[in-house]
Amino acid sequence: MPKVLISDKLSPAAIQIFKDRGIEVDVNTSLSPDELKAVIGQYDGLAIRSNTKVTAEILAAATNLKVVGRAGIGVDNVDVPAATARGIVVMNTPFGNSITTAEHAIAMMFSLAREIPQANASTHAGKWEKSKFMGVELTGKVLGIVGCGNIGAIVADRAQGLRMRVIAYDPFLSTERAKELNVEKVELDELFPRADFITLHTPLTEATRNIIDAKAIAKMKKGVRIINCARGGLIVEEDLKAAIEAGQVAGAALDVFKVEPAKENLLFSNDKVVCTPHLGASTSEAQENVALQVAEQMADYLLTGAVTNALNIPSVSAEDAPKLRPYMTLANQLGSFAGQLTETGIRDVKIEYIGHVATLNTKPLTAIVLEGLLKPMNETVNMVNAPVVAKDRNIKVSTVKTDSVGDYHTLIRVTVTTDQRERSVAGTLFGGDKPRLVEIKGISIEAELGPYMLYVTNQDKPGFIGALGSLLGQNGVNIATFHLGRAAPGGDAILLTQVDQPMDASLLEKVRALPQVVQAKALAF
Ligand SMILES: NC(=O)c1ccc[n+]([C@@H]2O[C@H](COP(=O)([O-])OP(=O)(O)OC[C@H]3O[C@@H](n4cnc5c(N)ncnc54)[C@H](O)[C@@H]3O)[C@@H](O)[C@H]2O)c1
Ligand SMILES: O=C(O)[C@H](O)COP(=O)(O)O
Repeated sequence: MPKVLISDKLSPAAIQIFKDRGIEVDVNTSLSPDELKAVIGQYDGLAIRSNTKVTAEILAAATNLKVVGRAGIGVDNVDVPAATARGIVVMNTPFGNSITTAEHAIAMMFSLAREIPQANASTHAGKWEKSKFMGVELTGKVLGIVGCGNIGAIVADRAQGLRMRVIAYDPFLSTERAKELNVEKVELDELFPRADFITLHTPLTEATRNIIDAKAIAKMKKGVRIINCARGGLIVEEDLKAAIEAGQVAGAALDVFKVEPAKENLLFSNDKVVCTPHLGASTSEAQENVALQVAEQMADYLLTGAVTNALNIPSVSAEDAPKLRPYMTLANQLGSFAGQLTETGIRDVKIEYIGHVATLNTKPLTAIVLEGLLKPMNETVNMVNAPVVAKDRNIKVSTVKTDSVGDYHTLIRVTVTTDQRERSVAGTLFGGDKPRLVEIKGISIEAELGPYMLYVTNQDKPGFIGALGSLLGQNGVNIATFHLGRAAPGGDAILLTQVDQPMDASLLEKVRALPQVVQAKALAF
């Protein structure tokens, strides 16, 4: 039974889902990094929010971990490349808290415009400072959105409802999408001087880190108000403080900080700054959504292999998973067959998807071909890290999809080019779900792969089959299935036989010593 650790505060809905799906679940939201490192080895899954830092060091200790599930959006607290290298899937819930976060950004904008938090504190203190708090209207003002993805788009919609004019900077926003959202797509240098309010909604990446610094602020309209409900690292806090003190920025509303939890910050106690403790996603609706989603996604992956919203592996929907399952077995067998026969450096892998399989989502199949291919060289490879391992080894991977069918209505062919030769192997599904090898090095054959296989290439000459059968029999090895193929009578031939016991090295040597044998190899599947 898989075991999951929940290490951040999640709605209890998640615990129930794991239990209902037969997954053992522990909850511990107060682990220090060292404590997490000490226990993580026991778990197949780790469910988190933004508090748990899933570092390379933690992942190195996570010897059984298969999936990290982020109940939320930002995964900057997870070392995704390190997880990928270890074959661990990282998934998030990209939509579950977007409305809630967009609403928080709008609430922050109102707070800034009317100084509501400051007026609230003053009124509670019995001061009745009616003349101190003079706000600004939002109607007719220009809102500049930096990062117009899921949350930015919702903010744009709500702001238009408030009769604001919305401009957006997002290098990945298409002109069509901008039109659909009714926002004006602009460059950052145009957004800065035009916007009365600027709201940030990008992920924290190397391109967005410190996007709001002294230089950027200098280009802004005097009296601009800045809202950040994305990530603290987007703003250089020292520069913002200086700009507020100089009057260039009229106010800032911050839900996120460079260092969190932010118990101290240079912007605290400045009366032009409104702060919340990373509450963007904190509504009961959003927390229910993300907890349910992450638990379902993690359970699906751990129990069925279905992948949804993963950041480091192609998604396989629950609907597609059963259709792909027999092809996954076939793809893995083809990759593994080629990998076990490969003794020198691989330069190039070509995967052809022909007929029915070409109509499916083949990305996971490519990943699993590579897993099978690379496994003999690297025990820790799996379908998550296989593409990275291939890239690290300078292996060129290409895929070709062809709708038109030949002898088989569906076929996958894997061609591996090494420093010395090119070798291809192809397979199909019989009866829709039974993997069969149907071609090796261009020679037709029809073979089912079992746990122990003997693969022989030989010259097609009389006496070979009898000699091999006798040899295996004399050594107590029972033949389960026997498959032959040849290029032409008397030419190159291949034999693939399933045996009931593993072939030991000395018996393999005896097979190699038979007069017609060119190559003999024991394979395991
Ligand atoms: N405060 C919170 O509690 C809270 C809650 C949810 C999300 N977030 C943060 O909000 C961020 C945005 O969430 P989302 O769901 O809208 O993500 P998203 O991926 O849907 O949108 C992000 C947008 O940023 C754009 N972008 C990327 N690089 C950019 C750049 N250099 N300049 C401008 N735009 C760029 C992308 O093209 C994309 O459209 C998340 O990454 C997360 O860090 C915070
Ligand atoms: O990226 C997110 O989803 C938000 O930052 C929310 O984070 P939280 O789940 O830790 O509140």
